[in-house]
Amino acid sequence: MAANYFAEIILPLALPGTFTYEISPEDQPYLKVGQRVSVPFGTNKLYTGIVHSFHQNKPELFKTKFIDSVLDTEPLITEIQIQFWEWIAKYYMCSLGDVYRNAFPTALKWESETFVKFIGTVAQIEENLSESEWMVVNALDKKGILAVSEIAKLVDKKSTIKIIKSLWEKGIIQLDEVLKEKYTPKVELFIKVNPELKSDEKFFNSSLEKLKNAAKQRETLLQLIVEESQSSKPIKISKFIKKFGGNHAMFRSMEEKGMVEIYDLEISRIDEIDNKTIDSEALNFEQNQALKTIGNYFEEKKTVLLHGVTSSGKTEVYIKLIEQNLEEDKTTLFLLPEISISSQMVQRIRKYFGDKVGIYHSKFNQNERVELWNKTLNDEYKIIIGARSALFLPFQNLGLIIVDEEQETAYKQTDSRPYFHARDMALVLANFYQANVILGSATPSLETYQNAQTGKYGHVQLTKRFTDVPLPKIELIDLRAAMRSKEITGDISNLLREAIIETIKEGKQVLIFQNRRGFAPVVECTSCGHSPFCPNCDVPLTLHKMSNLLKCHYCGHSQAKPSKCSNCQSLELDTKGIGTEQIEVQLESIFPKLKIARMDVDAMRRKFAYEKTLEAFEEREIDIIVGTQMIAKGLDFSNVGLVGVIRADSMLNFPDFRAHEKAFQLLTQVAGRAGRRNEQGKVLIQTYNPDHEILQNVTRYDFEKTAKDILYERKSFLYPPFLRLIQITFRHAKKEKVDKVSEAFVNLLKPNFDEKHLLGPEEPSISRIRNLYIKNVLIKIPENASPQSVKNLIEKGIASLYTVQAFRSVRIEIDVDPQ
Ligand SMILES: Nc1ncnc2c1ncn2[C@@H]1O[C@H](COP(=O)(O)OP(=O)(O)OP(=O)(O)O)[C@@H](O)[C@H]1O
Ligand SMILES: [Zn+2]
Repeated sequence: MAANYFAEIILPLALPGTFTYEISPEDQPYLKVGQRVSVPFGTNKLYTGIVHSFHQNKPELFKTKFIDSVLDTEPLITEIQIQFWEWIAKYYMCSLGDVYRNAFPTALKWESETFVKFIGTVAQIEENLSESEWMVVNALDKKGILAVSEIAKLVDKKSTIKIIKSLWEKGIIQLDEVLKEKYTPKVELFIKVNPELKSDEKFFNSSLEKLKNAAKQRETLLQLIVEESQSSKPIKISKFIKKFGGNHAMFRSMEEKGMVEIYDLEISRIDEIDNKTIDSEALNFEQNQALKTIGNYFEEKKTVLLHGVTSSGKTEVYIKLIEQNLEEDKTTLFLLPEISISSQMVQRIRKYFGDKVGIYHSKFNQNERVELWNKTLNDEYKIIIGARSALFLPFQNLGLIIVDEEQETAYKQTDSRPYFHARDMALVLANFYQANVILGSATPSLETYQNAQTGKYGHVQLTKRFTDVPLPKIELIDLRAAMRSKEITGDISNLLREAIIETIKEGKQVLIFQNRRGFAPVVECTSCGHSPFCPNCDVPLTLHKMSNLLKCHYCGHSQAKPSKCSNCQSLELDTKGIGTEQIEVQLESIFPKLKIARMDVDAMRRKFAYEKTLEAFEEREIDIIVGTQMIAKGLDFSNVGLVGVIRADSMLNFPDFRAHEKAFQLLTQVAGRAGRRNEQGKVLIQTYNPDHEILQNVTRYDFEKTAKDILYERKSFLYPPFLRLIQITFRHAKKEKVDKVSEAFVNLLKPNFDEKHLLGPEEPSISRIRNLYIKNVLIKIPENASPQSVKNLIEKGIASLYTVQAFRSVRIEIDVDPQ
């Protein structure tokens, strides 16, 4: 008798391991690792799972169920991906299902809780639908939206997911999600002569004949033909009119006669259309040296830090590396911290590589994600640009990963498991493919810098700006002195104000940085000192003046601004601290004639506000942008003469061991937006602590000294990069419970650690968020201990806590390498 066959299946669950299912004899010949299957789970759930492996060991403790159906003929996941997922699950101490849930497009993994909706009308559907497909369509037509679990009641439960998949592939149903609209960049009208007119002499002659009495049109037609023969560029109507006269009505009339065609084109795509793509720039001497050194490093080490000052032309070096990788017919993954604020970078890459580039964008809907997934699987894109989630695409022949701005904290996922760091995982992924990695930054993270110092990574530097302009001159403005001598209006010192006036006079633009949004972070009663706090979180509410609301930036709670103190009824309410909104208001009153825009998450929430603001700034329709760190990152504008920082102090005093490192990085980044092309730019940083070490280092661009000082402290106080951290967070609505469970956890671990390596339980600076009290325990993995053994101890500890029934309601999250 032939043995039974079993498959281990990955399911989107927070439970450890894979799940065993039996394979029916009919399915056996077709089933492959990486294919999707639909399976029943528990009493009535359905899931889409991924085949992980096969075996013949009949489980002894439970009765296995059969796989309901096989959903694909070919795998959608590569074997490397499965190994990569396992690696992540183990390293970040989460389940394989957590990784699967996060890594795989939703529209490919239907499950009981998924909602689908009907698009179109029954009458439109001419497709050959099976009887059960018809039943689903009819039900959806009546209800609009149904959960997969509801559909399972209408049809044969076993084939539910198969039916849904088939309807989805036919474009009849869609995942019910908030539809994401795509940005349409500015379009311009273009004109071309009907190609037939040019090739068909008869048509040509008859056209001229027709225009006998329309001299201007006749002249224009001939002029157009000449223009087209002289340039391959599309002809912009507005430009043509400027040069040769005429008007739109005339062109329309010629179009009606079939002589010309009028069409529109996105401005940003014009370069692509013109000979498709353009050649990359020739590198300057320093860039060339860097490129060569990188090439040499790649022979022996797989990872290189490209450490270049702002505007040194790192991107152009990346582009050469992509070209080289392309010559070997290999794929490049280009990672960016936040794709939604990287339109400038994406356009630059597109300009060179055109349709070889695929973009994985958070603004894309689920159908588009699936399309990108499939095209990656079929090796149709040679360059993929994306944020951290792009790491999970099914690459075929990955040769190079570029991690731009590798120091960015946005690379760390913090909102859902796995809490992975994309820069670190890029190295792991590259290892599976034997691919090279470039970590690029003007101010590398100390982890990366240390690895470059010790020779683990190659280290290549670019020390000069591409055009050889000196780096911007950075000066500190002492706010204490300005206050004393009253040389300040609101939060804008006279020095900063004069510099703005000067810059605008020179026809340049200004960026003003304030790392806090809203109007004021604290509203305070002047008689009793009371401040309104969030009812759900342990934080004061931020005043947003435009909307006249008090908002919590942690849970989203908002309420009307009170007119009197809720504690003492006094009418005298004051505000403390400043946000971008307030700076915008102040600037508007100082400079009523200037055009001022704000760039922060609030202002950018409006549809396409980000793209519109960038375009307007580029077109010089805006004089000053006030913004949060959104304006610090990667923007490449040619005309910024001045960058002002309103207050550097809060960044330096943040309760986090990385505060100084981050402050240095952010200030250097934001300073780097000034004077990028021709003339040296200027940067003014206002502060109450002009003597602060870090600020002094910033003015001198002294990365080495900053790194050396901070690394010395990190070593003495046992922090990364000298050892790794694991943070365990306990959350519960009852404070006593959090206290008790976190205390019990520490007691369980105590025998294995000294007090230098086991810290807490401690209240974080915000000790309650969304009505849950929080306590943290921090473990520093001792240098001589194996990280895995420490992880095992943590897991054992949590498991034994959870044997106590009363403790199970406490939410415990593990964050490996917290940021
Ligand atoms: N070899 C080159 N030829 C022509 N232009 C170049 C070259 N290298 C750089 N540039 C131009 O110089 C400017 C700055 O370069 P780039 O944006 O690549 O610098 P970066 O090092 O990535 O800067 P940042 O770290 O501040 O983002 C860009 O406008 C770029 O087009
Ligand atoms: Zn809140």
